[in-house]
Amino acid sequence: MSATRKAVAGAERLVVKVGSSALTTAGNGLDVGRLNALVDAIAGRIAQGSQLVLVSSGAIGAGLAPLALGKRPRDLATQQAAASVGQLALAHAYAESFGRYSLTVGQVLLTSDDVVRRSHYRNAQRTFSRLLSLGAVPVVNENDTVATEEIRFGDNDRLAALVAHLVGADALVLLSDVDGLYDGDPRSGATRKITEVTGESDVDGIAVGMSSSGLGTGGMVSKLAAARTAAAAGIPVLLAAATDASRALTAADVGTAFASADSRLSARRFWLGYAAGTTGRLHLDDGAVTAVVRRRRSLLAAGIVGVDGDFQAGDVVELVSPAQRVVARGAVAFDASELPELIGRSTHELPEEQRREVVHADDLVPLAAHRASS
Ligand SMILES: Nc1ncnc2c1ncn2[C@@H]1O[C@H](COP(=O)(O)OP(=O)(O)O)[C@@H](O)[C@H]1O
Ligand SMILES: N[C@@H](CCC(=O)OP(=O)(O)O)C(=O)O
Repeated sequence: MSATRKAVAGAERLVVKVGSSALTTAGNGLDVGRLNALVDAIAGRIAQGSQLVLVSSGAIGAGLAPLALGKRPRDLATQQAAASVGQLALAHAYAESFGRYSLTVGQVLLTSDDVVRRSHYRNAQRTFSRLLSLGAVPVVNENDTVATEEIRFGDNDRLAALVAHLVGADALVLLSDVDGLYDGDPRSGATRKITEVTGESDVDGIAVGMSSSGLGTGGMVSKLAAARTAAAAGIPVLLAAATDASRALTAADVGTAFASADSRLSARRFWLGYAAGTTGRLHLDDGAVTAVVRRRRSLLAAGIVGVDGDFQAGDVVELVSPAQRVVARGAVAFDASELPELIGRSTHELPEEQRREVVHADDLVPLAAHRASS
């Protein structure tokens, strides 16, 4: 068995995330039978002595039937109305289900600010820590009813990875309607399951697509991104089918295991690279990409070919390659309005008060192959 699977099987503190597609069905909303089976597996692991945080999607799916909505709405206001009704049903179902094992649940609804802003982060951390020390099972979801289009996570995979870092988890288990990562979208015919991912070369070039059920949101794209985020935080990830929850949480011998990075990023670098919200983009030429990614140098004005966004000095921005890949993120040292005059110019050509790195190497985190989102 791989070291990653051993780490998942032996984790003392775990975050388990379950997706909408594994808990809800298109016509009938919340499937309490599936929810009970998941809770059976989680309660078994808790009985073995592990502490567990559950990140559960499904609020929107669970709210459809009570509101007589046929399928998942596209507009945010109706999604929020469905989530408002469905979250209550979901929380109630978990309270009842964990109650069968005399386990108490605590509902934690988070906005992106709570996990992304460093000042709010400590507060959420204290809540989780106290819930766990009191023996309760935190059940987490995004606070869908107040999240706006701009700030919402949308899918819960990224939220789960950030929560895993926040609670200091030893492993993250992502449970879905698919039994692992395939080398192509499983709907597109002959594809092979990848059982171990030890580095970028294992996932290079594979086709990852969106949700097939129409119930989930991020598809495999957001699961891969979440696995990369957890890896950077030093947390191994197991992706498995929710129907295999019991084996995923005991022997960890199912699904796809993602190894974590050998060296864990410091809290500040993790925040810069993976957690902080970004407010702009710097477009780099090839030479600058090599300098910042391979040689770990600071980004200078000379290597920037374009600027997007309205950011202030100190904000976190994405660094984008000519092939439109987000290759790094970092805290920028200039306001967006100052940069157009400076880009493409050598440092010695710049006015003295602006002769500095645009993103200093200490404030810059290279990323594994992320494609620009737009
Ligand atoms: N390469 C791939 N490997 C596995 N699943 C994939 C891949 N590409 C796309 N998918 C789709 O992603 C879906 C899971 O994502 P999603 O429906 O958002 O799940 P959840 O609701 O659990 O978050 C799978 O059912 C599958 O159709
Ligand atoms: N917060 C939303 C999650 C949306 C969603 O579909 O997430 P996921 O199934 O994890 O892709 C809900 O509870 O419906």
